[in-house]
Amino acid sequence: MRVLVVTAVRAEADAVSGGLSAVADAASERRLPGGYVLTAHPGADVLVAGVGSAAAASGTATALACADVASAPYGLVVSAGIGGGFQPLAPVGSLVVADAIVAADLGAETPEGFLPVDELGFGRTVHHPPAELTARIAGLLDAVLAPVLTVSTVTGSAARTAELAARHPRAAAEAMEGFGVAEAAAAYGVPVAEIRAVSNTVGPRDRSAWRIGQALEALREACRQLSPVFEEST
Ligand SMILES: O=C(O)c1cccc(C(=O)CC[C@H]2O[C@@H](n3cnc4c(=O)[nH]cnc43)[C@H](O)[C@@H]2O)c1
Repeated sequence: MRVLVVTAVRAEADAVSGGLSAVADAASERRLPGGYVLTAHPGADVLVAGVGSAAAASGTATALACADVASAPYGLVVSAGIGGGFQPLAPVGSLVVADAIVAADLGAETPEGFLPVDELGFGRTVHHPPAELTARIAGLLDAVLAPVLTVSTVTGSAARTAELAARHPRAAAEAMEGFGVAEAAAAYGVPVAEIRAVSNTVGPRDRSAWRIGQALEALREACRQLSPVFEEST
């Protein structure tokens, strides 16, 4: 079955497509309902869904619904893009494969601290990708295998960094879409994975230190290495 790779923006989708096309260049682009752009490669389709968890969930669900209607369901959904790396676990330019996809700010603030929605008695805040697959992908890419946090606001202070690290001591990266992609995949009963190429460190905001080009190149190279794995599951 095919793989659906969900990105936030066109630059990420182009990096993913560039990696997949390095071994097979027969790509074709079409628009889904809602205007989402989907590019087909052998073994994998690449979607641009927008920035943030809500956009990611909406775009992913649209692609999964279209695939179901066409009786061509996906076997795996991958949230892929750039992200912030927690130091020293994930330096700029490195890759992180999620062993847990965590909604880090979905909950309630209380005088005693943050309470995730599952502790409030509803919803969930963690999705677990298939362990064997993620270990294999991380090994292949020489990536850090660790939780990736989904946040609504890019972390930009030492205090927020410390708070997130205290709540999620194993987290290696944060981004803004993984949990939304995972929620949509779960609704359709499809396994999910998340891969982040680190463009910046999580910490006090320093826009001049972002290395988006370097991260996109790492993402492209990761997808080149993964394309046989994606094609395997076709
Ligand atoms: O602060 C800025 O000036 C700025 C400049 C360019 C892009 C941004 C973003 O917020 C991009 C968000 C986009 O990229 C992912 N991303 C990358 N690094 C992080 C991060 O440290 N924390 C959260 N998300 C990050 C995210 O998944 C979005 O798709 C800001």
